[in-house]
Amino acid sequence: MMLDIPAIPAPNEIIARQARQRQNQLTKPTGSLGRLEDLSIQIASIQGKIKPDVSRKAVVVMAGDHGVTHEGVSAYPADVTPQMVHNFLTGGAAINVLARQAGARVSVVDMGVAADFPSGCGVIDRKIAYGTMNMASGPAMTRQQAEKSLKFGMEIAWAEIDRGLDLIATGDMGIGNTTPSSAIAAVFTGEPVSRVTGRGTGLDDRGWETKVAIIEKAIQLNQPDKNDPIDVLAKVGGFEIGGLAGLVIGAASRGIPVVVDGFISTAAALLAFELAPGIQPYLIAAHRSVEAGQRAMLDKLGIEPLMDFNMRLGEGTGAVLAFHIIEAAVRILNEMSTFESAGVSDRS
Ligand SMILES: Cc1cc2ncn([C@H]3O[C@H](COP(=O)(O)O)[C@@H](O)[C@H]3O)c2cc1C
Ligand SMILES: O=C(O)c1cccnc1
Repeated sequence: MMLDIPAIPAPNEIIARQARQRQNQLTKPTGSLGRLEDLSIQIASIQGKIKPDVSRKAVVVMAGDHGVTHEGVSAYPADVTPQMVHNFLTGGAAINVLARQAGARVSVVDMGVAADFPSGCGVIDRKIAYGTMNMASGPAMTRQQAEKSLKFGMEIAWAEIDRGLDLIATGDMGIGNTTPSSAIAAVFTGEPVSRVTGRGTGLDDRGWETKVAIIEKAIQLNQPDKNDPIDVLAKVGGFEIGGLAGLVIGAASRGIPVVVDGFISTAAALLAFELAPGIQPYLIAAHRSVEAGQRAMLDKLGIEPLMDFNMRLGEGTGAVLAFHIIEAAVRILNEMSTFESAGVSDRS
């Protein structure tokens, strides 16, 4: 299989200028709404509309299991992955609560969970395998599986867009997935593993040391080639991470802004960027994760998170929370009066 990376259109610069002009005519001191103004301009230029619309929102939660959990890299057992998928489908997880509040639909994708789900349960079945292989003893997956995960991700994005969509958020579920995310961060940023590895779901000091050693071993053993992002995904990645990278590329290729959640989603966005740098203007970083390794990846992507909420859950929770801020930004641009229409004096 040869993976086709679609062309990514550039956002509309003329609309960006017009939206900035409009922001400057609204009844407030120039620039006083700060990043809310920048966000509205970003959305306007992506949508090519001076009055953008973000009413149709979705979060795609991609799930996968990880062979590396056998090395003791997570505080929780791998069984939690399928159990949480069930929880997503019955509406009881944090992401369901936040998505209901934000008026966003939740799509749950099995990219490679090590359990079967009953047919008709609502999960979107794109299972590549029953979890990845253990990256501490060989590649996490084959190159073909890596390409498949990216392709599935793009197709999921396009299917979501066909259902009607203005804004998409990335979500992940997979016990152990902060381990491949840290490996991806180390490979692409060149930072030492210890600098980009955190405690995930809550490892103690000894657990953290094990995790760092396992990631170092996996990189040493597999020698991922940072100039070949598919090689990096195959050797030290995960099925849901590849799926989310594909989702980012698929959304950007059809002009849909992508709200990037926390650590795992940022690793997926970086992978997408390495494959298709044109996706960068489509990214909105939702929040600064507690996982320290996210910072180096955000720097590489050139994006700054909207919130710093001390969150470290994943599932798309931070991204869906950021929907409220994005909607606020768009409403300001669309609904505020201008100095002229409201009869307010502009600066002299
Ligand atoms: C109950 C529960 C719900 C979760 N929802 C997201 N995660 C998050 O934690 C996991 C990553 O952390 P680590 O690499 O340390 O395993 C992923 O599943 C991520 O989505 C959860 C974790 C747990 C335990
Ligand atoms: O930031 C995240 O997405 C995250 C951090 C720790 C564990 N799970 C998810």
